[in-house]
Amino acid sequence: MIGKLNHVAIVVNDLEAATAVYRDTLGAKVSAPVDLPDHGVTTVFVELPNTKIELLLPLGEDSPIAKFAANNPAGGMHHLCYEVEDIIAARDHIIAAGGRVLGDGEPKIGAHGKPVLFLHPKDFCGTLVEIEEV
Ligand SMILES: CC[C@H](C(=O)O)C(=O)SCCNC(=O)CCNC(=O)[C@H](O)C(C)(C)COP(=O)(O)OP(=O)(O)OC[C@H]1O[C@@H](n2cnc3c(N)ncnc32)[C@H](O)[C@@H]1OP(=O)(O)O
Ligand SMILES: [Co+2]
Repeated sequence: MIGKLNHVAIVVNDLEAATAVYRDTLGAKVSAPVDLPDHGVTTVFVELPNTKIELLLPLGEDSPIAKFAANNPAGGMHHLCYEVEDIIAARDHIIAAGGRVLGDGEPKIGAHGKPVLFLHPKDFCGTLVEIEEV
């Protein structure tokens, strides 16, 4: 059911500094920052030949990553995003298999303009998983 690894997300507390690390120290192509107020984040994408790195900064009072950022002053790996062909079928399969979907279970539009859902880290090897319909 899950396909390609779409991105690996890293939460940071200084987006400019993190962007400079990937652009200047690691020589990667980086995007401009994009605010996603509906998701409580500002994102920068690092384009790699086989996947992307999503740098995330908390945005707004109710950011879902605020606590994670506060607990990880130097930054930290936050989630993995896998691609799926049919997010509703994937969601229903995951729920039937006992996995918990976060929020109200309805897909939201993510950073790439595609529907996404998040799965509870405790059900997926301690890893926050995002699925994105491509
Ligand atoms: C969609 C736009 C963009 C895209 O790619 O398109 C994005 O990816 S936006 C990304 C930001 N949005 C989200 O992450 C939405 C889903 N996340 C959440 O709802 C929260 O982050 C949540 C519920 C996973 C954790 O929230 P919070 O840290 O405030 O809650 P708790 O402290 O109660 O955590 C509960 C429990 O989970 C552990 N935890 C928290 N975050 C992670 C994580 N990233 N990976 C693994 N485990 C995590 C936390 O330590 C707690 O465990 P416990 O043993 O109870 O201490
Ligand atoms: Co993501």
